[in-house]
Amino acid sequence: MAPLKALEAEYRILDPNFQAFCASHGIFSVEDFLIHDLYELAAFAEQQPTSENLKQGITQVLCIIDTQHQPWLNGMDLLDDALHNKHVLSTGCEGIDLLLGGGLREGQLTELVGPSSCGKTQVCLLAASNVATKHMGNVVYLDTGNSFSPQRIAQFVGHIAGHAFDEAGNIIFQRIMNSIVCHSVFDIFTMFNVLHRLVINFPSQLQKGGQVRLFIVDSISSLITPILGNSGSQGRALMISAGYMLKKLAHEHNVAVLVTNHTVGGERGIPKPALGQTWKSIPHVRLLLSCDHGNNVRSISVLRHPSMASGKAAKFSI
Ligand SMILES: Nc1ncnc2c1ncn2[C@@H]1O[C@H](COP(=O)(O)OP(=O)(O)OP(=O)(O)O)[C@@H](O)[C@H]1O
Repeated sequence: MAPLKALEAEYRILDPNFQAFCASHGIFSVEDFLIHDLYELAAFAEQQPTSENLKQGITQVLCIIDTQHQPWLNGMDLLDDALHNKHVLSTGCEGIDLLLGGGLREGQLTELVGPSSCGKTQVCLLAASNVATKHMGNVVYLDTGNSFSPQRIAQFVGHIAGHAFDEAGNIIFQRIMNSIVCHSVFDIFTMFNVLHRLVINFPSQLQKGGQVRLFIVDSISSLITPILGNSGSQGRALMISAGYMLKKLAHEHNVAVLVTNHTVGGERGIPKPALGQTWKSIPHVRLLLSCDHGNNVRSISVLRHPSMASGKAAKFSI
């Protein structure tokens, strides 16, 4: 949040006199207000010759703080929001949809965990194709490892539509393909940039040709693992910020967010999700994907879900 000095141009009442009064109490920014006893501050203001102006200044800063945080929502508001704004998007994969009670939920961050080559990218490409074809929604796809395949998307779209596209249908095919936007992103800072641009421009830019309904990061672990290294708390802080921004995007814009995460060897060689304990609590839904390389059958099970028992599993093939 801004230093008080930076707000003076917009809010005249936060003049140098007010700033000096705040500075004498160790308050230099809007953030500093949050950790101060404001009743005590108001009492000090009362004793000053310019008490009226100072009290107006305090009220002004509280108004600024009010506009920064989300409004409080009671249970009824949340239920209403869930029923009217947070729809379920089918992934195009029957097994996953059945397991999740319909598919990916808007407003939630869903994480797909699995070892290399188990099919995480295939599920992402299928979900993108299905949302663009069946739900007529836009999809933003962050590809971190050059694994996005437009040919595979085209194959899925043809399969979902149930037919090859003739000349007349070509316009529909082009609309579907155009509604999936892929960004190559190789570091977390570029992802922050994309998210920032998306959130800032959301209402005008992204709803023009249909709302963005699905946001995919394949894979989140390859963006986060390099910053964890030995950098300790700084890397973890960036990881938390990434999770926070993805969840903010999901909640405030009613988008389903799907990220992938690889596995690493855990105790007794049993694979476990990478990114560790700090990340564990960030996704709303965690799914573990595995595959038997002898055939095309994949298994998926629930590791974490807000309204479902862990361990529930299904099998599917793509
Ligand atoms: N065009 C295709 N048609 C059918 N199956 C495919 C096709 N392309 C890839 N696959 C299957 O998908 C598997 C690779 O899956 P995918 O790339 O989704 O794995 P991943 O879990 O994302 O792996 P990584 O973590 O290494 O990126 C291949 O082993 C192959 O069986």
